Amino acid sequence: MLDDELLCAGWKGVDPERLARIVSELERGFAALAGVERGVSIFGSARTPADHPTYVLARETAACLGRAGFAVITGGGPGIMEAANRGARDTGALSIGLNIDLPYEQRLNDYVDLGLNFRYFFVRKLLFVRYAQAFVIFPGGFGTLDEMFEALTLMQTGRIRHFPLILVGSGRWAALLDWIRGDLVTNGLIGALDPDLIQVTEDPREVCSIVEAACRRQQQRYGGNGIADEL
Ligand SMILES: C/C(=C\CNc1ncnc2c1ncn2[C@@H]1O[C@H](COP(=O)(O)O)[C@@H](O)[C@H]1O)CO
Repeated sequence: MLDDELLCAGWKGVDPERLARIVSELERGFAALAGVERGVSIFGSARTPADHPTYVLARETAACLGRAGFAVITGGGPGIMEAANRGARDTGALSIGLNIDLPYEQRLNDYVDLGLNFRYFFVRKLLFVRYAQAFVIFPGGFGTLDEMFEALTLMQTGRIRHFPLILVGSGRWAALLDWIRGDLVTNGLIGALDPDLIQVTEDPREVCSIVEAACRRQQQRYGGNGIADEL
């Protein structure tokens, strides 16, 4: 037996229930989202209140994507997630919430039409990528930054191709972008062209046209959404 077969057999032996839960979450997610052909995952702070200008901008952006025929996929929680689901609902687009079970009370926001709950962050994160053509990101904290850098890593390593990653709210991202260009590029920690994976705008219509152009490229080159088989 090879080392990895031994390791795998041993692991299944000690943790079969966890493995079954993970597989079951994946199956449920794939089954529920199988019909989503055009989607955009929108990330952003769980703490942005409904009267904040960024909430309004997220709602408008999701509405614009909804009118262009995209399903909107979020974490299904409050703040920017709610704004994006609300914008999708405004236009009759499919509004999807992939919620995470947290130790404190956590429910889907009122604007989700197709909602799923997950125990595992990584299963949910796979679905954010698998059923999307693009990522649109509003200012946020650790959760948002985690989702953004995971997407960038997949782009940088070629696991997803021609996926736009659009940061909305240029003023709020300036310091991070300066650090990426100034420190990471200057010290050779990322390639000189890697910052070009990120686009920035304030304009919901520009978000839409970037996403639509990228979808056309994905379709022409890969006949789908540009996700490599390895993902
Ligand atoms: C902290 C609060 C609610 C937490 N509820 C969440 N529900 C669903 N998804 C969440 C939640 N918190 C974080 N996420 C995911 O991370 C991103 C936002 O994280 P951030 O740290 O606020 O930037 C978001 O895109 C979700 O996918 C307040 O009541």
